[in-house]
Order: sequence, then structure tokens, then C-alpha cells
Amino acid sequence: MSTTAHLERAAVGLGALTVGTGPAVVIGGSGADARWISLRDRHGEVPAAESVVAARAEGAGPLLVEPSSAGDLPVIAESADGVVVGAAWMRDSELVRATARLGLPVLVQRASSATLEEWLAVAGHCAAEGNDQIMLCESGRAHPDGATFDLALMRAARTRSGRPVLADLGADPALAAAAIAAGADGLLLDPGVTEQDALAAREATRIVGAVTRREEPDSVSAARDAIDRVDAALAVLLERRAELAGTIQRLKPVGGFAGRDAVRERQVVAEMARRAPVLGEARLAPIMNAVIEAGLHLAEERRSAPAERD
Ligand SMILES: C=C(O[C@@H]1C=C(C(=O)O)C=C[C@H]1O)C(=O)O
Repeated sequence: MSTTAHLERAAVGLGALTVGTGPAVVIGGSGADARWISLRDRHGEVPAAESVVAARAEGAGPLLVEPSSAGDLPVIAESADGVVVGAAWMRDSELVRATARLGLPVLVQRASSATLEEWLAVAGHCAAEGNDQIMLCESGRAHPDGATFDLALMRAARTRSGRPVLADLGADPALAAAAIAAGADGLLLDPGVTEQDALAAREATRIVGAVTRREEPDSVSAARDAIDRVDAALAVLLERRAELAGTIQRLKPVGGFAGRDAVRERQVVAEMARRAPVLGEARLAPIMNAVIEAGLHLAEERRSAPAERD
């Protein structure tokens, strides 16, 4: 993606959360960056105000609400941070327009039969009501084994509209990494997803997003948060690298420090410098030396105390 495209991307503010620029977000149940509920699930059996108050009490952070009818809109306007246009009624243009007029950020889910044009037209209806805080959510179709969503369509929506896009994973975090790698600015999970699954989606989002999303933080705390995400990815890779280096120590005729191979180590640094040209070989060499030595120490410790291995 060019820098210009990045800067021109529309971001949507959801309470204190920004969707579209910066880190990818997870909207789901507890453990997510934001939560949502659908008043349709309760079919008017529970008054809208009661449902929203209960959802608020269940956790902090931004809350999005899907109305079950126009009658729910005043309560949503009063107490939600955003509103969901559900896949089941994205073609109800009267309700879509009334929803947009609340002035809250709108998340537009794609009905599984809707084309890209129809989907973008719904965003257009919202914009026509003066609401430009629109996110597009690729929902695909739920089936017993998970969700089928169209990542190519999601990408096209992002490119064509310049708006943030989300992928609806349903209750299964398994495709979180794939969706983020495909360019999703966030993930939607079912409101009732377990905290463990929400955290798994969030972790995948952080790790993959650290590699695929360019961030331009403008404060110390935002930059530290971004560094934390990069370090999360580094930690996973360092651990994996140490395991592989340990395997090699066991396979080589002479392992550990005694079997150190300076030629191979220089190749490792040179290859890394191709991908990290700003750091370059001179700065990478001491970093990799420390990494390699940590791996060798670990391998030697494990060799002398194999019982401690897990
Ligand atoms: C893993 C090996 O053993 C040592 C550790 C290395 C590493 O961590 O990359 C590289 C060369 C060796 O000094 C190897 O020989 O490949």
C-alpha cells in the first residue's frame, strides 16, 4: 500500500478506539477491544434499555448495538457508542437511514447475497444522511463449521470505499490471522464468544498486524503500544528460533558452543540485512550474536538438565 493511500484512509472513532488506522481491533464479547449486542436476538422480549444497561454492566469499553426495529433507536442514541446495521436488514433503506441519522458510528454487515455495489450503496445511504463514520463488515454466511467470508470482496470494499473493513468470524477465532493478513482493520466476533476465543483472536490480530500493518503513532503512549505489538511478534519468533537452534545442536556431530559456525552466522546476518536494510549488517551482527548465544546457552542447559524440559 502506498503511503498516500494509508494517509487518506478514513478512520472511525468508536469511543476511545480508532478503527481503520493504527492497530486492528477486535469487536466481540469480553476480552475484546469493543463489544456489541443485537437486540434482534431477544426479539423484543426484553426492553431495549434493559438489554443495553445489562451489556454496559458486563464490561468496559465501547459498545455497539444492533436495533431490532426503529423503536430501539432512541435508546441506542442515548447509550451506545456505535450501531450495527445487520446483514438481515441492510436492504431496509428506511431503517438504515434512520439508523445513520443517530450520528453514531455505523457498522454495515454485508448480507451473504449482497454484491459489493449493494454493500457500498448502504454506506452511501448513511453518508447521504450526513454520517461519514462508517465501517464495512464482511459477514459471509455462517455454517456449522464456522464462517465463510469473502476476503477478496472485503479487500475490494476497503480499496473502493477507503473505509475501515472488518471480517465477521462468528464464534471461531481460527481465521483471525488470515483476515488480518488480508487487510481487515478489525474482526467481529459473536457477542457470546468465550473470553478465551476473544483473546485468541486478539493475540492473532496483534502478531499478524505487527507484520502487515504500518502504523504512524503520534504520541509516546501510542508508539509504545505499537512497540508492544511488534515485541509480541518478536517474542513468538525468538522462542521458535531458540527451539530450532536447539534441534540443530542435537543433530550436529558437535553441538553447543564447541560447534559454533562463524560462516553460517555471518550468512544469517547478511540474509537478515536484506530485509532490514535500515539496521544493516553492522547493527544486526551484535543483536544476532546475542540471540544465537541465548539459544546455545539454552541448548547446553537443557543437555545438562534434560529432566527439566517440558
Ligand atoms: C544453529 C546452529 O548452531 C549455531 C547457532 C546458530 C544460530 O543460532 O543460527 C548458527 C550457527 C552455529 O553457530 C547451526 O549450526 O546452524
